[in-house]
Amino acid sequence: MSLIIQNFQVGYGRNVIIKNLELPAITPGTLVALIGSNGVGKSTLLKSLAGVMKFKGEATFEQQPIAQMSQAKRMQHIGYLPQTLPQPTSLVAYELVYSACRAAAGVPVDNINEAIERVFKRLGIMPLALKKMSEMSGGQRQMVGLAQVLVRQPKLLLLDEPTSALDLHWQLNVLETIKQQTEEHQRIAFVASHDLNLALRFCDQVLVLAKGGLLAMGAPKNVLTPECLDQAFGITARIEACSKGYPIILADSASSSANTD
Ligand SMILES: Nc1ncnc2c1ncn2[C@@H]1O[C@H](COP(=O)(O)OP(=O)(O)OP(=O)(O)O)[C@@H](O)[C@H]1O
Repeated sequence: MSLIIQNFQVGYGRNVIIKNLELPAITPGTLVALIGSNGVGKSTLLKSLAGVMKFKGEATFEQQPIAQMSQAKRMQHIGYLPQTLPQPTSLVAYELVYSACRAAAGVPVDNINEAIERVFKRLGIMPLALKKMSEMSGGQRQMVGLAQVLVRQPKLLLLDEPTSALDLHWQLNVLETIKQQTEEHQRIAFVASHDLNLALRFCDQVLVLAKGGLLAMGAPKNVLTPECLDQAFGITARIEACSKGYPIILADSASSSANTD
């Protein structure tokens, strides 16, 4: 059930974004925070693992190369939430999530209503079920997008900034849901985020990308050092433990070594 990434390379034409990425095997039940500065390739990595973008090297999930999976198999096993919010169409939330179930064929037709109700209740968005997407706020559409992914119960979750449009209540709600689903159902989840403290509080592993590829990967307390944060983001920062024991990053200032072009 592990995810194996070895000798992995991806880019756009001649512009190689991630070179020779070698990760330790990622085992079921692991929530990975994917962090790094703007443009380092977080979305590119998630798109490649979702099978929507070609890559070189090995990316194998449950002993099957992702690049060789049929679209049906990918839809069944891999849940990808892109960075862009669902479109504000005239469909209501229920219809959108229903069509996601039908497209993936992972949920038997007789169980679709039950599956949709379960995910809407878990995410706390029952009041949105019959609301048109065009009449929702950005945050509400983001929650429906997440419901579209979670309803299929994929074993590998690839979530690109799933809380970017959400207020604090919904941010916590989403991370708690992802954490619970990852642990209870032994899934693997990647969550790309710029909210380092939110990601760190819930993640088991943190994968830090820098220009060209991997900067570090491991348990948050091992990986997130002031040096690593300076290299990754060009910031002077402290990592302190809060009264509940979570690591908290306090960014004091922008340093001169930003990892940008
Ligand atoms: N469709 C594309 N064609 C060509 N280059 C692209 C394309 N999409 C992204 N890029 C480039 O690939 C690099 C990585 O982009 P990506 O969106 O993966 O970064 P990111 O880490 O997700 O950034 P952000 O935090 O800003 O969302 C950037 O330099 C970007 O300019």
